[in-house]
Amino acid sequence: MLHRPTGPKGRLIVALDTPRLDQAEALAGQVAPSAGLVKLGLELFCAAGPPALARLAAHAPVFLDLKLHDIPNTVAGAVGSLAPLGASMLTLHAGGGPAMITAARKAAEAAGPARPILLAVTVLTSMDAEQLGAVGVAGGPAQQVLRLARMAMAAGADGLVCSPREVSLIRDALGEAPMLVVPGIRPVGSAAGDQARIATPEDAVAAGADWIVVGRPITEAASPAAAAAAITASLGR
Ligand SMILES: O=c1ccn([C@@H]2O[C@H](COP(=O)(O)O)[C@@H](O)[C@H]2O)c(=O)[nH]1
Repeated sequence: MLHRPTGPKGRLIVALDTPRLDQAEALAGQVAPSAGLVKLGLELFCAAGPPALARLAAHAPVFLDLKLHDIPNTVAGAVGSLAPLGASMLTLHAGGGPAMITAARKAAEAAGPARPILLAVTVLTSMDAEQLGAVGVAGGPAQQVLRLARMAMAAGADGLVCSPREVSLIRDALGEAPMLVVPGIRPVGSAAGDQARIATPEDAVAAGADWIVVGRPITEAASPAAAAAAITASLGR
């Protein structure tokens, strides 16, 4: 089981969002010297399936970001199927509720000590107050993130996915216990694209992020290797 970032590759997770496994492997090879993990998400997993995990794991530990969200029995079954694949981290939506998260934790523990860390996704970083309001959540992202963060940790999550805007709020409320994995990262000058709640790598880590997740600012750069190296260097290790 992977814990806090300690190695020379720092706190960077590179999101390999492509449907092509050959491209993802090439990118993984380029960024691996500067990345603690690579992220295998829905796009690639839907296209290439479980074999993608072993292929990427040859380059770096893998964060399997499938954001599971279903009834407890179904999520527990999915975690049971995924846990032996060897991912270091696995996501599920906090919005699935405490029973779903507890069932996922039990299923992960049944896989033994090498189980993946379970991260609960609070409010997607693409959502602003207006988007949240449209799904019936009033009060804005910060309030909802904190509500879900407390619930998810009490239900058995090992950590949380949140935007950089909520990191210090969660640290103030829950301390150092939750591993915080933070997408919505944009180096100065990068396009936000569909991300709504963003900050720079430096600001996210200064606020208390354990890991930052960066996709397009690296994968669409002229040199992904150089872009990843620059981010890791900017964080001081
Ligand atoms: O709230 C969330 C949860 C997950 N993600 C994932 O992170 C990366 C971000 O990619 P960028 O290209 O840097 O925007 C992507 O794979 C998402 O699925 C997130 O952005 N927000």
